Amino acid sequence: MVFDWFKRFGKKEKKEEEPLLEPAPPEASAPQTESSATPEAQVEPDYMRWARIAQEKLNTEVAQQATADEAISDWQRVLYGTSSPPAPSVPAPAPPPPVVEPAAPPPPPVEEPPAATAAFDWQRVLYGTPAPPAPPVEEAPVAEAPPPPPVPAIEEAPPVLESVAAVPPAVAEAPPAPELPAVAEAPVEPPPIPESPPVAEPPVAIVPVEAPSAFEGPVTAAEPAIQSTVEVERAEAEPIEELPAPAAESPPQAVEPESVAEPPAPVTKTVSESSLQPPAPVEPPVQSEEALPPEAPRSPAFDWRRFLPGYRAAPSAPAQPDPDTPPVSEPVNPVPEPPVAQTPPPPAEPPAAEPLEEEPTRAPAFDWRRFLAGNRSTPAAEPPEPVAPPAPQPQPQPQFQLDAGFLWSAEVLAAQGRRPEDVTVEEITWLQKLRFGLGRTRRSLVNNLKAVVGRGPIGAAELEELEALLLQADVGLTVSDRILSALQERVRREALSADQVLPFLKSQLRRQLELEADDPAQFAPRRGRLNVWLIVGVNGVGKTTTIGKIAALAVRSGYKTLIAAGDTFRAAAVEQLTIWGERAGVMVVANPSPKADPAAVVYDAIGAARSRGAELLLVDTAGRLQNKKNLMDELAKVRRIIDKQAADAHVEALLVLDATTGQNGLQQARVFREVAGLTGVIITKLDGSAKAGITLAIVDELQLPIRFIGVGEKVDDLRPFNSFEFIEALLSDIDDG
Ligand SMILES: Nc1nc2c(ncn2[C@@H]2O[C@H](COP(=O)(O)OP(=O)(O)OP(=O)(O)O)[C@@H](O)[C@H]2O)c(=O)[nH]1
Repeated sequence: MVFDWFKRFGKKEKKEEEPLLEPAPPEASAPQTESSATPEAQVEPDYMRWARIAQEKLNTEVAQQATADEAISDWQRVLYGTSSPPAPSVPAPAPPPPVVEPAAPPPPPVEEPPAATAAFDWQRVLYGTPAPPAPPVEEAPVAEAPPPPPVPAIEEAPPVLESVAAVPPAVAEAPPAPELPAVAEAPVEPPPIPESPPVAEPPVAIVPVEAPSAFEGPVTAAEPAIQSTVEVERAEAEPIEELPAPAAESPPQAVEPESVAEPPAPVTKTVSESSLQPPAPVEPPVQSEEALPPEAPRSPAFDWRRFLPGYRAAPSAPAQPDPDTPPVSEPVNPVPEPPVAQTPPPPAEPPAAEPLEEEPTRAPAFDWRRFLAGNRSTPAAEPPEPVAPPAPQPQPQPQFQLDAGFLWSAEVLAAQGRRPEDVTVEEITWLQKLRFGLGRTRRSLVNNLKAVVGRGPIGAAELEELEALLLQADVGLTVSDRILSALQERVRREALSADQVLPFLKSQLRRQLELEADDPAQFAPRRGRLNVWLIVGVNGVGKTTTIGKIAALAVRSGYKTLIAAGDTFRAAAVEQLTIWGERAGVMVVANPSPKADPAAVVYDAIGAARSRGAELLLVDTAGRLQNKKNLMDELAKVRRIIDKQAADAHVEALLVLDATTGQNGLQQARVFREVAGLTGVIITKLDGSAKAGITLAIVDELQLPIRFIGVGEKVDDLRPFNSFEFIEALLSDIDDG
């Protein structure tokens, strides 16, 4: 759906002196809402109806977009009109309801996921997948099976990837705990993969990008890293944990050392089903009772290996030693007898002496909770709790609520004669942005204005105070005087109530922004022919950014657009512009050679625009101080090239002014007007200024219309200027907090 923002230039709202947003009579006020709390926010009876229709229309629009799998969050499509690749990870949302994508769905049965997925699922295991089919929770040793807190799995995914990349160093840093020799060595063996990069090979700058290969390659590439990570964690955890009481009595087990040293190969395949089980109901697999001597049941230690990627629990019935995972299947035994008192079976093979002594502290030591975000403590004994079912998914909220902000936006549109059926999501969204962006000026202006106006009849003292406030907002002396003279005249004719003064001031302010001679419709780029917009201004006011935003807006509005990178002075400008162009899907004509002649670039760009049938050519120029003659001469040359090469085009020269520079911008404007033949102004950074009143001074002093305003750095933070909306936003009495 294309929304033509430039059509807004076609509407010249000639408002009468009567304010459009007069407060409604008390009996007419609509159902009580937030906005009806104050007299001025009361709405006319049919206005609420208007707002409801608009809300319904917009929410339907949003829902339709969501169901079409083109959610509004798809910024590429919404902002640029381009289609982005289908998002595979977004589950098709249920029927109509909107936006919010459902929370994590119940994990499907896992079957041999690819490496990267395995890594992710491994995390999910720790964060709350359904209970494993294995042993009952009651039988689990209490101290080892705390319930995993409900941590969002997605947020934890990055750490996994990071840890993968950091495995080798982590291994190296693992404290060589004397009691864990085998553990410390084990991880060292597998890492051949990350180590392998040809460090000594030719200076290929991409060499360090070894890590990604672990993800894209076969499963075996990624898993060892994860495996190693776990090993490291284990090594860190072991000395910290304490064994259950019998640990000291337990005869040494040959099992654990082997398991620690077990080769990573089997582990690296995929995340097995068992490994995807949540850790909470930890339980040794019920399996090898027969194979194990009943008198030597191993302590029902938490079998942390189950969480290792690729680890598969041995089948329960026959205790066949799995050649791949010998140590795992042997030792386990969940005999229902008092878990703590049980002792592990005698080692099947003569274990190495050293690790055996440490064995007791190792088996239950792996604290999987360490993987949980923010969990630093390891409570000794927490009662096992069943894994909490996933929290009920929040009901999708409508995109637009009938809150004060929405009502204000709808009211502003309605007051301009818009029909609720025609209102668009973008317009409502922009009005919210605009009001929010002007917050700094508004906060310092509105309350004071209201305080003065609400005091009673407007006299000389009040007029003086009002003038001070307007000057403080950088409205300028001339404009202030003009506005207050009109107010004085009006008050002289008739007594204005406090509620009437503010609307009157609004109408006067709005008038100052509208030039008699200006016809906005003439500014809108013509379709089917070339329009050239030359963008000029001093350094850092936001020219390049503004061009990027306008390009996106133009594409969104259905114009074939091209950009000329005429700022050859600042090298990064071309790069910056290229990025904006890529985002908007707009070609950028640039000359990469340093100190290229900007006039030549513009010449080429005009040719390219013609050959491609572009309708709008945006020309960036280098920032320059207005007192640098050579640079200003260069700009004049660019303008001449445009006039000559695009004589049939509709040309606009737009000065970008930074609102935070206040009255200084006026001096800049005067010089640029002579050199570039200015036809309009774009004001940026209104969001960073408490003096948005400069907008009025600019129009008055330069007699140039404002064409766009910017209230932020993002692509959709710039829109065509609308005096009515601007003043309403500036003097809105809604508090944004
Ligand atoms: N807050 C805010 N920042 C803005 C706005 N417009 C632009 N900026 C920021 O202003 C800074 C300068 O923007 P540029 O586009 O590089 O300015 P420029 O005029 O091209 O700079 P030169 O090429 O040096 O002349 C960037 O950080 C922009 O993100 C705006 O409306 N609001």
